[in-house]
Amino acid sequence: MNSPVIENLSDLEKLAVLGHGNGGTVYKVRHKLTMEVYALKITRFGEDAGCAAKVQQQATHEGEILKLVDSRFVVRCYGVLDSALDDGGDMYFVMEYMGGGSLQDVLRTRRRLPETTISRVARSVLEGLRYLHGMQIVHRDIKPSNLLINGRGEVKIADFGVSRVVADTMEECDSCVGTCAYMSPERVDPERWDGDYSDGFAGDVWSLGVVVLECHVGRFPLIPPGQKADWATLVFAICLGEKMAMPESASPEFHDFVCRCLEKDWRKRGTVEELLHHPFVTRCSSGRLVVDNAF
Ligand SMILES: Nc1ncnc2c1ncn2[C@@H]1O[C@H](COP(=O)(O)OP(=O)(O)OP(=O)(O)O)[C@@H](O)[C@H]1O
Repeated sequence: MNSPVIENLSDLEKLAVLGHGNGGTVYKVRHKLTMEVYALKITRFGEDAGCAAKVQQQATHEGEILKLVDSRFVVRCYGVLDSALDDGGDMYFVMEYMGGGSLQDVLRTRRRLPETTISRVARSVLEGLRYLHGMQIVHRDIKPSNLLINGRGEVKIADFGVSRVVADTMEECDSCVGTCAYMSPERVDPERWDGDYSDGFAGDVWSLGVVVLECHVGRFPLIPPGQKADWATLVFAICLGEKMAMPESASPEFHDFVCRCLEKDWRKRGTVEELLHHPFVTRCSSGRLVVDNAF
């Protein structure tokens, strides 16, 4: 689809609520003139002035990055409507509509996915990361709810709320941003794992490793079932835990792929380029993305 410019909220008609996130609500909308369907993400700035400023800064940052991105492995943004910013109001992102929902939705209903499907998910995410990293963008929040599926079963990376352009200066609380369950050891405990020297790209690979393993195991894989996923438990599991919930039925290729992603030392971890050539990824059929019975 060519990139239409959407400048007015009044051009859009709300059709349904697609979901809620930490920052706001996502609606299915239709452009009144073209009848094209989009997802409209509304980020609210909240009552608390300090918090609102932070969310506003994050949303503005998300908008700036989104406008630069044009890849078939990354959810497109067709407009950022920020006219309400002066009033400290909401911010609107007009996004490509991904009718298949998120990978999290798929895992909720199917629990486990076959390796062929996981392999295709991994490949799409790696292609998306190759594109983003090539633009010096670290995503920093790769997780199942940020991997969206369109009507053709294609998986794309979404949500740049906490990503950053590498050249940007890091904020003081930088290592706390994002979803800690999928965070790499060097982000969770930079002192122990030399995180201050990492450019962040390897952190996205770690997160992909957790997602891939979760798709096979059918639950968050770094802590035993039934254990509460509080901060301390997660930090221990991510930074020190030796045992991975590797399923017995996993193929040697899957096993090796996950181990390359979940290497605790970011300097030794697999790179996006290396993993795109990994047998677990190359064995999935070429050309098409994720199109099988799973989605
Ligand atoms: N472009 C889109 N097309 C279709 N559905 C979408 C789209 N973007 C988001 N959604 C749906 O809306 C839900 C909320 O998305 P949102 O990005 O606000 O939060 P999240 O990623 O789920 O959580 P968090 O705020 O913690 O990152 C998603 O889980 C997904 O189901």
